[in-house]
Order: sequence, then structure tokens, then C-alpha cells
Amino acid sequence: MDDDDMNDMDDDALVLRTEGLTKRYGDRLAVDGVSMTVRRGEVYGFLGHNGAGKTTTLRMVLGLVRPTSGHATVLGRAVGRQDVTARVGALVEGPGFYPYLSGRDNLRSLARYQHLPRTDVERVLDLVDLTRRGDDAYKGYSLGMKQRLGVAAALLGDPELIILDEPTNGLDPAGMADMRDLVVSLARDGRTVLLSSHLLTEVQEICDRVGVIDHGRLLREAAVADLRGGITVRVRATPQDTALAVAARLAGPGGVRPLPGGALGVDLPASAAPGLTRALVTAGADVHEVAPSERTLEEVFFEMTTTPAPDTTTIKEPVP
Ligand SMILES: Nc1ncnc2c1ncn2[C@@H]1O[C@H](COP(=O)(O)OP(=O)(O)OP(=O)(O)O)[C@@H](O)[C@H]1O
Repeated sequence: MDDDDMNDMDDDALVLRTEGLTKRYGDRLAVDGVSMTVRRGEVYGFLGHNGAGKTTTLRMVLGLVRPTSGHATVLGRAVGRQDVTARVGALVEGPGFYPYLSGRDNLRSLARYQHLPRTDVERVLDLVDLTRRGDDAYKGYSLGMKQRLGVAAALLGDPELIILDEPTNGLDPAGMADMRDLVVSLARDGRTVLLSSHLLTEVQEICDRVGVIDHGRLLREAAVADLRGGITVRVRATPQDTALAVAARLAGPGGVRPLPGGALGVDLPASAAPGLTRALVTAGADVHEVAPSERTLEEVFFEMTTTPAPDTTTIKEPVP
């Protein structure tokens, strides 16, 4: 399905929809007009550099932070309502557990608070593969086990939407792999997972769709395959104005950028290169080069986003 079709999607198929979600801290715009949609049953990867605005967005979606403007609808209802909160599980801050209690007892105290039966604790321990270590004190857990216990806590009450903020942060490769398997198994059982990450391979492996956020703005929302599946065509044609106009018509203004040597990089669906050549010729341009190449998610991501500017404070004026 094309991105634009999503606006027409039945709201039942959407677990989350935000419109113009914005958060300002003083003069810092942490989140700037984010409109995103998460569909039922998918693993959605919220991708962005550190400080891009992922956590703030998730906190607004959970009703933990009040938006400056815009709004979010979760499971068809406004954020913050008790009946919605009970259907959403989240691991956003580092999990807060009693260090000297066992994993099982920590979950039991959370379950009691939520009026859930003890059987639910056993269910979630099993889901995160901690049943055997459930009676060990939390403080003795590895980082990966602590993180999995955090996911278990988020799964209490069997929520429909699970929100995980950087769930593999700080984990070793084995812990990361366990967490990825866990996320995939949650989705396989029909749950919807929204996770944030700055790890491209992770997102590429386990997510169905991605939202890319940079400096608080959602740059793109698309299926991982669609983001990667396109090609970049290197085009050299004259007059350059004509080439630019044709390329922008086919790829949209955001899909064209200048490359060294007077060439253009044009982002297109994989089958569109011949159409570009035809359109250039039809427009009267002389075509010198049309060279398509496939892109990785990593390339796409770094093309779309801007890394923080290098620190220039160490550059000194030359001494006369
Ligand atoms: N309570 C706050 N007060 C002031 N500024 C904040 C606050 N919370 C976040 N910010 C700022 O908002 C911007 C976005 O932060 P946010 O934590 O949402 O980004 P992020 O993408 O989750 O990054 P990270 O992965 O590093 O947490 C950052 O510049 C951050 O410094």
C-alpha cells in the first residue's frame, strides 16, 4: 500500500495516529508537527539520531508529557484516558524495579497494583523467557535480563500496543539478538509494537514500517522495503534546469539532490529509470549519464537526516 493511501485507512486498522504533535521546551523545538500512523499488528520502527525527538514523541503518545500543540489518538481514543492506558504497555524510561526483590516478586507487586491475577505474571515471565530465573534477585540480573523484565512488565494485562524506547540500548550482541527475537515473537502473536531505535540493522531486520525523525520532524513514513527498495539514479543531462524540473516532477522535490560534477541524485522506484530517461528526452534535454544504484536503509537514513554539526569552537583565528 502506498503511504498516501493511509489517510484513507479505516481507523480500526490504525492503533496509533498523531496529528501535528509538537513539543517545545523554551525555545527548543523537541518535536515539530509529527503526524504518524501505526497499523494494527505491525512492528513500527521509530528511527532517528540521538536527540531527534523520539523519546519525547513516545512520552506524548503515552500521555506522560503534554503536547504544546497537536494531538495523538491511541486505539481510537484520546491519549490519557484510563480505558486506553490499560491497553497500552510501555518501556520508556529505564525500568524501575526493587533491586532486592526477585523478578517474579517485582512483577507480582506491579500486577497487584493493576488488579491482575498472579497467572498473568507467569504468562509474561514465560513470554520473555525468564521463568527459570524468576526467583533470582533483580540486582543479579544481566542488563539483557533487566531489559526483558521491563518488557515483561509492559506486557502485564496483555496490552494491544507495546511501546519500547530503544529496547536494545546498552545490550551486548547476544542480549540484542534475544530482544529482537522477543519483539518478533510478540508481533507474531498479533500484538502491535512501536519501538524507537537509532540502530539501522535492527530496524531493517525486525520492522515492517519505519518513521524517520530528524530534528523533531518526521521526514518519511514508509515500509522498510519501500524505503530500501527504491534506487538512486545518478543523472547528468543538459540543460540542468530542464533535468532538475523533470527529475522533481517524477521524484518530488525531496527526491532530488545535487551530486558532484553537475549531476543529480534522483530517488525513484526500482522500475522507474527508463521512464526518467524517456521524460528527459521528451523535455528536450541531452542525456549524458543515467546510472541507477540500489540503496541500503543506512544510505537512505543518512541521506535523509543530518548528523549534528561538528564542533567548531576549537577552530581558532590565526595568530597574526
Ligand atoms: N525535559 C526537557 N527539557 C528540555 N529539553 C528537553 C527535554 N526533554 C528532551 N529535550 C530535548 O528535546 C530534544 C529531543 O529529545 P529526545 O529525548 O526526545 O530525543 P531522542 O530522539 O529520544 O534521543 P535519545 O535517543 O538521545 O533520547 C533534545 O534536544 C533534548 O535535549
